[in-house]
Amino acid sequence: MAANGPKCTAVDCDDANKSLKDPINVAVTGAAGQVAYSLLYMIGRGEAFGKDQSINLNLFDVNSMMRSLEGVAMELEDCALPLVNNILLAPDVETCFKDAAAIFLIGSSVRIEGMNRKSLFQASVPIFKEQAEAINQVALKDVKVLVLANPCNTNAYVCSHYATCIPKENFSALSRLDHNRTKVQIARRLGIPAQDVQNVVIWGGRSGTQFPDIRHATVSYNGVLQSAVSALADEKFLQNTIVTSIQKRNPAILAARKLASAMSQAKAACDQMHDWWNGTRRGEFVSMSVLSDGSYGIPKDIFYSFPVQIRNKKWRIVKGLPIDEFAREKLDASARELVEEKEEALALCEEVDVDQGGTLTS
Ligand SMILES: NC(=O)c1ccc[n+]([C@@H]2O[C@H](COP(=O)([O-])OP(=O)(O)OC[C@H]3O[C@@H](n4cnc5c(N)ncnc54)[C@H](O)[C@@H]3O)[C@@H](O)[C@H]2O)c1
Repeated sequence: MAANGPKCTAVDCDDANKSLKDPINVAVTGAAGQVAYSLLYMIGRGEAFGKDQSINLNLFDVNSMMRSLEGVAMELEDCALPLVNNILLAPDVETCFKDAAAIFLIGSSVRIEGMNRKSLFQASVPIFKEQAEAINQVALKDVKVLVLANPCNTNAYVCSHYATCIPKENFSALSRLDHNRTKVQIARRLGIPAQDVQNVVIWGGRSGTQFPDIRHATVSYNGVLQSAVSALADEKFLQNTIVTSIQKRNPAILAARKLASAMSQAKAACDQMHDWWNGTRRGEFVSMSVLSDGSYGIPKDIFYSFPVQIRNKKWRIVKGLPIDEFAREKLDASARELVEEKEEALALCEEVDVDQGGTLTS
């Protein structure tokens, strides 16, 4: 049956006559994996780079996953996403990172049961060395690199160590999942939407020592903007419940789903890149693992999650938040762990450099 009146497709109606910006190259490794499966769709919907930013998706995974990656690309095509200009299945990381404006590093050796942290590093250092050297050679010099693959803080350190032509500020590791989880815990407790909770802080690394801190958070509650601490009025929740519930969230999801969290991780990656790309809202700060400049007494030169504000694609650590004794202990414990991890990774970098007959890149 022929319809009367002007033709209007869904795209015309939603984004009335918006003209698209020239495409940028966005690279994703581990692109046949679980997290990428959700993330690629979100990027294609404009949730990281904006609803008017056209995108070339450059996807990489190991050879044995190429067939599966073809399937992911077919599905992406079938989504008919207006922002996706091109999908490239890259045969190597150099092709994947060519002229990339943004890179999500998701793929790495996966921790197998019984594998200790040292063997995980032994597997991941050469991978991140190779990827960093490729980024160095072929990505745009102002590329933004977000590392998801665990241990993400130290993997980000290794990448920034080897990508000597790219400013270290252009690397970050993901701490937004725990940030989002903390917001949701507060929101559920108060019966308000998550967007009414702001300025929680995740301090440290992605491990048991990480500290979700709600002392600086604000909530819109009963029509009033107030501190989350006074709205919650529950010291036990503040000191213990929230910390342990965030720490137990991954095992809880794994036990229920028989698979690790993936959709929420992808959404968090999108949120972190979105704010890096577009800036944070006035008065708001978000958690992001970035290179420490010594703020809050945290040793310099480790990737550590801090509160940041972002303008013009540059983050700045929010200074001067009061740190009480309880928080101090937590901040320092996570810093000690990350310093130790970095030293282990650096020792492995030296071994890898010697094995490969190169010299240290310092
Ligand atoms: N901490 C968390 O909450 C959390 C949750 C989910 C995932 N993660 C981390 O995110 C990463 C990916 O998770 P996932 O669920 O998508 O895992 P996955 O196993 O589903 O996917 C990982 C993908 O990476 C690929 N890969 C392996 N080695 C690679 C290499 N050298 N280069 C490029 N790709 C490579 C694999 O082939 C696979 O397709 C893991 O490091 C995981 O630890 C963390």
